[in-house]
Amino acid sequence: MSTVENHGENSNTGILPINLPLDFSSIQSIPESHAWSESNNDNQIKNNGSSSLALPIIDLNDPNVMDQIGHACEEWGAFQLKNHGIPKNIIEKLEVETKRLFDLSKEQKMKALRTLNYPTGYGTVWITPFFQQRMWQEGFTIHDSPVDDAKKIWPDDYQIFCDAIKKFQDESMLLIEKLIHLSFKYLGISEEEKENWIGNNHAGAIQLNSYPICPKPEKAMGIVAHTDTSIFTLLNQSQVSGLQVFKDDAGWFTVPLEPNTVVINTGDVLHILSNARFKSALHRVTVNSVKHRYSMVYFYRPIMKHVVAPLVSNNPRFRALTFKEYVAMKNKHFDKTLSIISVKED
Ligand SMILES: C=C1C[C@]23C[C@@]1(O)CC[C@H]2[C@@]12CCC[C@@](C)(C(=O)O1)[C@H]2[C@@H]3C(=O)O
Ligand SMILES: O=C(O)CCC(=O)C(=O)O
Ligand SMILES: [Fe+2]
Repeated sequence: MSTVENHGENSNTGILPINLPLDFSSIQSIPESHAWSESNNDNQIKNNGSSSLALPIIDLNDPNVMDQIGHACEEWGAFQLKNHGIPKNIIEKLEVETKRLFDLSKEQKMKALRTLNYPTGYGTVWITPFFQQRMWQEGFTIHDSPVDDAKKIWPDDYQIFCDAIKKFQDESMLLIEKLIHLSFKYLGISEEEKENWIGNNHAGAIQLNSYPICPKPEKAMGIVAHTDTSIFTLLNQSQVSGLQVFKDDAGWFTVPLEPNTVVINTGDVLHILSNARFKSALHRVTVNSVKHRYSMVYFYRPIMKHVVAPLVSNNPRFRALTFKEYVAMKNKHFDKTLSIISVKED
């Protein structure tokens, strides 16, 4: 029997609502709605062979850490970071809670189903409507506090989950503020300006991702290629690899599992602030047929009213706009947004 079947769900007509993930617990084969064509899901990866190119691994305690971060952001828009200072037990507790959440029944998770208007809770990733095919993924999104959504799922037992989230949120925020400090210094941005982008002028969001075992991984997509709407994003890919980063002129690179490291990537906002000197990393997620994969992601973003514009050149490549306007444009134009706000050269 073919492992690609049509289960009567048509992602265009929306039999499976756009915000609702597939019930992966009852799936033995890939429905047509989740099968991607080879061209969308090219598995050509570059670091399986002899190539010496690899995503940088940076030690936060290295005396040259500022230059290393600057170069990595220019070349890749991403790096792996060791000696990052987030205690191991905080990451482990978050992994346990993430698994506890996604292991619940579909009915239980749907109690916190995110709606189309309000982006927190259980559901598909918000870029889902841009594609005909669905992704092999379920997510849980947290803006500010997880308490309201966690109470819907575990009315009497939400605190352990919320504590795990809060600790990861606080540690990630502090770490990213160090990275902002280093990267702004590298770019020659003043201390005063830096203060505009941290502390009360920032907002944090968390995305927990689950990528169940897939019967035909070469036909499926965990999360399709995208850039993040953040200043920096911090990611723990737990115990199973699957994240890939695109490098110009070289192709897709799988980010290997490195013990005790977190993955950091530059988002669209820092790409704009740096006047395109730093890349906004294009990345995607593949799935596999052996292990269920989970990831935990923290997005460091400006508050909505903050004005985003290049800080480093008198020849700006992007027009100024509020972060709220940027998010609204990305909701409409997705990967075209950066080019729409770019200033045309005469
Ligand atoms: C803070 C956010 C970034 C994000 C949109 C969100 O409001 C919450 C989820 C994030 C995520 C995770 C998966 C990929 C992504 C593009 C998506 O669809 O939802 C990102 C969003 C983003 O960075 O734009
Ligand atoms: O699961 C991963 O490794 C990446 C997830 C991701 O890119 C995201 O949540 O924005
Ligand atoms: Fe991402």
